[in-house]
Amino acid sequence: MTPGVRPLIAGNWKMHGTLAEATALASGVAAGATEKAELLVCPPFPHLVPVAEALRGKAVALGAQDCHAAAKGAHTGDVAAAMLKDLGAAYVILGHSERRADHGESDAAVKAKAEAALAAGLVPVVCVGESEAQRLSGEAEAVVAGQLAGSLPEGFAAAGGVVAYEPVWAIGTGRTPTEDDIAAMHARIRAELEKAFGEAGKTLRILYGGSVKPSNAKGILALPHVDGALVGGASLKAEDFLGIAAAL
Ligand SMILES: O=C(COP(=O)(O)O)[C@@H](O)CO
Repeated sequence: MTPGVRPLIAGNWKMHGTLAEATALASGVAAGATEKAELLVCPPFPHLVPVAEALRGKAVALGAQDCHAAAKGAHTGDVAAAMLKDLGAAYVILGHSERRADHGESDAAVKAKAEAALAAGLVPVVCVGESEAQRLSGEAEAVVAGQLAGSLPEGFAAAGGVVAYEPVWAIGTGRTPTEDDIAAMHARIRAELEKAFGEAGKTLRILYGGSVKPSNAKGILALPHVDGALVGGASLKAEDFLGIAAAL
């Protein structure tokens, strides 16, 4: 944890759940909200408005899982950052490895989306992380440093932008890096943020993501420069998600 920084526990619901399940999950998370951490849920697009209504007046922030780089226009199937802001979202996840893989998103594309998010008043949560082959060949830190250099726009720090380190091979697999490896990568990310943004880079939140669950959260969240978690599977049950926040 970075001293003086309020941790963020974020749930990425990915492409899961019915509308009824989404609103029930949001209400369950809100019922257990804690002062210890900021809680954030990121439902699929169709569930954003009803979840925003379920969270009205509650201490849980709302985020989306993507936005388009353009402010508006002829982009069938896409969603503009300002539309997300308008419905009550505060954050948007960008550059998740699943989007990088499924939609061919490059660092430059992620940067353009982050610029659009900032222009609309959303806080970008920019995801970075190495593949298993890159980890095994000793390139992990260089890969992540390159992704940060290519993906983070000017203004990111001033807006309180968030970086999520998510090793691709740890997502949905039940495997995690060792705590030493997580700590080393987060220290490297902190150094890159300070290089890019100076003093402001010292307190930007860096989340860890990849198979976080209540049973491993305590050790991970206690590591230096781990300022919260981006949670996938375990965010789909309010009890598990809140159990991760309770590990702080
Ligand atoms: O992908 C993520 C991790 O998913 P897990 O199911 O927790 O491994 C991260 O973005 C949170 O969705």
